[in-house]
Amino acid sequence: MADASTLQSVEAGLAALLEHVDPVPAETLACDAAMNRVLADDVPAVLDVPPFANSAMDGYALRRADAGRILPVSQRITAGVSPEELAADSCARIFTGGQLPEGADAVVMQEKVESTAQGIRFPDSIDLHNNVRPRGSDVEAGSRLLKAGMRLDAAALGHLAGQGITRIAVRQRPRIALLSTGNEIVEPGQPLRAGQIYNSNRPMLRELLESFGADVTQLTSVPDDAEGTRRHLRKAAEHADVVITTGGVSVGEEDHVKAAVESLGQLDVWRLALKPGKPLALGRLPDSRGGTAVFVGLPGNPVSSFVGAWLFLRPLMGAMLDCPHLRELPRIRAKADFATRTGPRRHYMRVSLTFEAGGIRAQAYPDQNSGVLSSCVGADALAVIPPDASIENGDVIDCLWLSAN
Ligand SMILES: Nc1nc2c(c(=O)[nH]1)N[C@H]1C(S)=C(S)[C@@H](COP(=O)(O)OP(=O)(O)OC[C@H]3O[C@@H](n4cnc5c(N)ncnc54)[C@H](O)[C@@H]3O)O[C@H]1N2
Ligand code: MOO
Repeated sequence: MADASTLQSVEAGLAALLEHVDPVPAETLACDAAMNRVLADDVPAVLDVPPFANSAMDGYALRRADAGRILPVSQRITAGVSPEELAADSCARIFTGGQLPEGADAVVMQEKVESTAQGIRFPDSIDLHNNVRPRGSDVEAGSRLLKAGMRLDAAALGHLAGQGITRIAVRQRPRIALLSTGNEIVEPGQPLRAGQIYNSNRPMLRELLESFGADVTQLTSVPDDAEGTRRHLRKAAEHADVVITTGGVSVGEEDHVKAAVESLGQLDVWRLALKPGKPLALGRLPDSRGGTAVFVGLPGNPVSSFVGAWLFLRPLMGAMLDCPHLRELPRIRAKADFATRTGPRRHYMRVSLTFEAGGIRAQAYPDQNSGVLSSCVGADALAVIPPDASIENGDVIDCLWLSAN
């Protein structure tokens, strides 16, 4: 039996997984279809934003040197029109977004002026560029608008539109084959016979993977037999960048995944010093064209699959998409609202976080066994509890923040 000293660390397992991974190629998409996609290249700004100096308020544009005077209104500037140069000894009625006329260098909001029979009376003191949004104050043409490796969010799509950009180069989504092993596993919608359970890993992992930027293109059920396991793995590697299995990686005679990977390709890592998820397996599977698919064998227990997905599949997608944000989970410190002792493996406890005036507190679901998926529902973080540790209520613990984005 493997004792903890012979198990590899999570860090070593992850390093081995990422060692042979290259970023996937880019594709060009309509911006409308690019939400959450990862930018393949830096995007340079082609325009100044705003493209012309304009007013931040509804009010009056003037020469600041005319502060304290009463000035007649010589023109009316609505948003979208090109104004004339501001005539001497006059002001211009201007609306928010209206282009500042040549000659004007300040805008006073309408609430701060007085309308008289002779014209508009301005306050005595007006700051230079008061309420003026200078050309290029948001974005300067030629600067970097967005950085390669960022995941496009709503604001970034707005920023692209502000440049008139309609198409953008993003990373293709890594193609994933998700294989569920286990004779006992049936799909929701099918009748459940004695000894069977529904497949909870499949929808959970599919959603997690898609949220990490992947495209889950194959969903396959694999029976517990050696030849069937090999056949399905071989087929999955033909069409996928990553082949993921659940179950069948432990030590029982019905666990065929590890042997199948060893015979078809290469098993780089098996068994890690983490709880849950010890029998996790990592390797590579060849395809018939001389390429290789990455292999990740997650343990069947749903909690082990959940934790394995966050610790290994998310950084894997980060490497394939060349996206630093996905490569590392943010860490947050919290006070434990529980007490626990760990054995020889590092424990990743599922916790929910509350943000209080006194600090952040972490509550753990009372049953942290690897078959108890209730412990993952609504979990905000994985509390990282070192091996052979004793945690008391109120101790500060390190957490990987799952709901940070
Ligand atoms: N003698 C030993 N037995 C076990 C060891 C060990 O070291 N020695 N390790 C245990 C640990 S830790 C884990 S984790 C599990 C992992 O085993 P497998 O990856 O081979 O998973 P299975 O045996 O196929 O399944 C485990 C458990 O999970 C249920 N399961 C599987 N797939 C799904 C699914 N898609 N949806 C819902 N539930 C699923 C399955 O029915 C089992 O109950 O091995 C321990 N045993
Ligand atoms: O390491 Mo296995 O995932 O619980 O209990």
